[in-house]
Amino acid sequence: MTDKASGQAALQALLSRYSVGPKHLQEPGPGRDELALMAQAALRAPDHGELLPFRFKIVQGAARERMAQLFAAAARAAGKDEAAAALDAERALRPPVSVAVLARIDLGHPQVPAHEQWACVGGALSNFLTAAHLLGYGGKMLSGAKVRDPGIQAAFCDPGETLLGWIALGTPLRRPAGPSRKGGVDQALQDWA
Ligand SMILES: Cc1cc2nc3c(=O)[nH]c(=O)nc-3n(C[C@H](O)[C@H](O)[C@H](O)COP(=O)(O)O)c2cc1C
Repeated sequence: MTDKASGQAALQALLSRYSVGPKHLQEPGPGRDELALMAQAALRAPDHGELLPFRFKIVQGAARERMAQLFAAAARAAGKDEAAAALDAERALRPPVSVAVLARIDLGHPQVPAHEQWACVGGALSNFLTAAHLLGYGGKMLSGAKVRDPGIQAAFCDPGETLLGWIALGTPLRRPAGPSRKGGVDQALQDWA
C-alpha cells in the first residue's frame, strides 16, 4: 500500500505514458542502475508459480553495431535490397539503448498454462516501459518479421526461448500526449451480469 497522495501522483504519471519511437529518442539512454530499476519493476508483474518467464538483454555501445549487422543480414535473407538492409541496420543504431525481450514459456508446466505465463511477460514488459517513463526516458516496444529470422534468434535466444522484440530507449525529444486511437474505459471496463 502507498499513501493516497503519492499513489495519485504515481497514477497520474503512469497515465501520461505513451510510446516514444526511435526517431524521437536521443542520448543519453538509461544507465545500468536505471535499467536495473526497470527490471525490478518488471519483476513486480504478477507471475503465477514465480516462473520468471521473461528475460531482458541490454544492447548498448559496441553491441549495437553487431545487432545492426544482424538486422542487415536478416533483411537480405528476406529478399530486401541494400538500401532497405541499410534502413534496417539503422533501426539497431538509432536508439541509445535497446533491450531485447525474451519469453521462456514452459509449455508442459503442470499448474501454470502457457497463457498465464504470457500474461506475466506482457505485465513485465509494461512495467519495464512504465518505469522507463517514470525515470524520464522514452521507450517503445518494436518487433517486425526479423524476430523470426534464424540468425537473430540464434544470437538472442537460448533453446526454448521466444524473441518478442526490442524496447528502444532514450531521452525523448518530445513528450507524446495521445490521444490514443484505442477505445476508452467504457470498452475496457464493463459490468458482467
Ligand atoms: C510485443 C510487441 C511488439 C510490437 N511491435 C511493434 C512494431 O514492430 N512496430 C510498431 O510500430 N509497434 C509495435 N508495437 C506497439 C508499440 O510498442 C506501442 O505499444 C503502440 O504503438 C501503441 O502505443 P502506446 O504504447 O503509446 O499506446 C509492439 C507492441 C508489442 C507489445
